[in-house]
Amino acid sequence: MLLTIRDLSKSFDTTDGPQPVLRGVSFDLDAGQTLALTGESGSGKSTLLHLVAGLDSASGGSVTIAGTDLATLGDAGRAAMRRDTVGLVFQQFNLIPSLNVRDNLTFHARLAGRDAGDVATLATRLGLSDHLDRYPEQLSGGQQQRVAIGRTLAARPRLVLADEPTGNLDEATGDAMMALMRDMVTDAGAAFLMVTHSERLAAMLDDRLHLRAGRLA
Ligand SMILES: Nc1ncnc2c1ncn2[C@@H]1O[C@H](COP(=O)(O)OP(=O)(O)OP(=O)(O)O)[C@@H](O)[C@H]1O
Repeated sequence: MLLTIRDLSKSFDTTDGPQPVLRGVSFDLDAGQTLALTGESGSGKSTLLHLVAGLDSASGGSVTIAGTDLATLGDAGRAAMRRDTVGLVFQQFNLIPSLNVRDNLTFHARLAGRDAGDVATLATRLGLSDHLDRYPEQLSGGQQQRVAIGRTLAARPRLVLADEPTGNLDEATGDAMMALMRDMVTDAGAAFLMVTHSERLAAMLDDRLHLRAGRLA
């Protein structure tokens, strides 16, 4: 199993005391599988994705990726997991402002010691082939989002985590980018976990889980 989540819980300390946000979530995701995570605003979706990415630590339970329990890793180990195994497409694009689109697309692959593959073909599929020499500040929000999707795919991670990855795109472009992500991830035998509010996008993936007030419904 590529990703195993067991009895995962998370509380945040607030002035009213600890507020539970995730309350015992368990599920598995295998290589080649695509899974949408839906739920109302505030149900804990982004919190769950952050725990899986090792960007925050759980209050209880476990996240195991490719056989490694994240709780056994320090900061450096979790960073290495994100560099080598897990790819993120989050709402903050985190593109590198000093690099053009071509170099942003290849940066993560190089960092992970992998060949970024055919960047020209990837750029065409992303609709960015005319923009390879531009810098992030010269792109629209939707174009930046496509670069963020592309640089994650170019690094070919075993697990792709995405939080509303097409939120800045119109419906047709969003659907095309979703199909691209799904197909590239599954062709590579990787797994895809995506948070979305969209029923339409959720329906494009194999399976679907729904969070309600921190529990799987
Ligand atoms: N750092 C934090 N400190 C305190 N509370 C937090 C923190 N991060 C998230 N929360 C709370 O946890 C709950 C779940 O937040 P989360 O962002 O996971 O929800 P979500 O399902 O992703 O929502 P949305 O669809 O609106 O993005 C919310 O009530 C939020 O206020």
